[in-house]
Amino acid sequence: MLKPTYNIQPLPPGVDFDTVPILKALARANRALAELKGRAATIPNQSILIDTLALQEAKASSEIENIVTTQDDLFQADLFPEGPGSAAAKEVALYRDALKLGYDRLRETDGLITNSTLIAMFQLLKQHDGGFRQTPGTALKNEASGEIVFVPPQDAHEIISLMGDLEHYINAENGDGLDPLIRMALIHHQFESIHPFPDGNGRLGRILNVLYLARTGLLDIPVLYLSRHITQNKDTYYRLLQAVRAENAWEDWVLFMLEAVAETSGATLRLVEGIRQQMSDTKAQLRAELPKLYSQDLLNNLFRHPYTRIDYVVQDLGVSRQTAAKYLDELADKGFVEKIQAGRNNYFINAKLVALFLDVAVSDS
Ligand SMILES: Nc1ncnc2c1ncn2[C@@H]1O[C@H](COP(=O)(O)OP(=O)(O)OP(=O)(O)O)[C@@H](O)[C@H]1O
Repeated sequence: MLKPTYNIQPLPPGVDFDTVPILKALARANRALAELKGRAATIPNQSILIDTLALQEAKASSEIENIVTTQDDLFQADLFPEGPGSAAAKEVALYRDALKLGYDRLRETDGLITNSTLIAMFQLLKQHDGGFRQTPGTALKNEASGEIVFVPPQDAHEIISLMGDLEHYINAENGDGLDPLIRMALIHHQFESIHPFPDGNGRLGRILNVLYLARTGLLDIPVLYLSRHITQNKDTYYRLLQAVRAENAWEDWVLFMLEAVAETSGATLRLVEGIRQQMSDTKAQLRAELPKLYSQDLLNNLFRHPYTRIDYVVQDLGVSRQTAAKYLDELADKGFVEKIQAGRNNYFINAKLVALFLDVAVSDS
């Protein structure tokens, strides 16, 4: 039987986090995050932001697992969930659904992040009935050499007990005096060390980060996603996860996560500002060029679904298919959307919005 390579200790670790580098990094990360929170609040319809950014996060997070999809595949899978689509895009869509489920549960439970929520997200992500690992045999290997780098707890009872402690730490009302961003970094590390599920631990641990930010009020809605930063610094991420276990290097780990928050907040701020600006420009243009068509619901539709279709307009506006088709054709004629003819499955792309996602992803890399 595999022998665990790390003796997981309860949080918080007995380490002094009041060091100059951490205090500086905390100030920077908290400032960037507060700016993002403020800007996100200026978007008129918050659910648009949640939907569009969750899909972008799903794409970035799944890339760490080598599930790579193009924006086009992604939006098409979202548009025609019943269609053949690529397997990767479907898995990405499941990640997005798991994230939204976690956020819904957070709101329903007045801010709790429970193990039952984590298990429900796992079941949705992996389309699986199971829960925490029951059988031994899990070990993390170096992708290139195949050598075992880390053996998490093997015993099912120990996993349940460690996850019980973690659930308690996450939801404790009286904090331990640490800044919530430091706690987020500790929680992510602990979750990855326990490695409670047979699969999907990386992705679920990344969702846990944003849920925790929403739980602690650092964000009102889940819009800050660290996955792109983690993919771009994957080797450092793995090395530092491991260095905590080997050398108790908590400070370096926390600094890495704070840097991820500061950097990612900046990129997300640009995206949110871009969306806000585009919505306001499109609104003015629609009112001027297609005043009879303009409605806030139509505008929201074009931004909630960067690729839209007649059915979505029917649903969102409560109009007939014929009217929805006429609206979309007029929008295409005036250049608000690009019409893609695909037989009975015509669809319409908000090309400027899609370009914005690409731009921010590129300038961020
Ligand atoms: N020493 C380590 N080396 C690599 N990953 C580690 C290590 N320790 C913990 N991990 C975590 O394990 C995760 C991978 O676990 P798992 O394969 O269950 O998750 P996944 O979501 O399917 O994968 P991925 O994170 O690659 O998307 C990594 O993302 C990382 O957070």
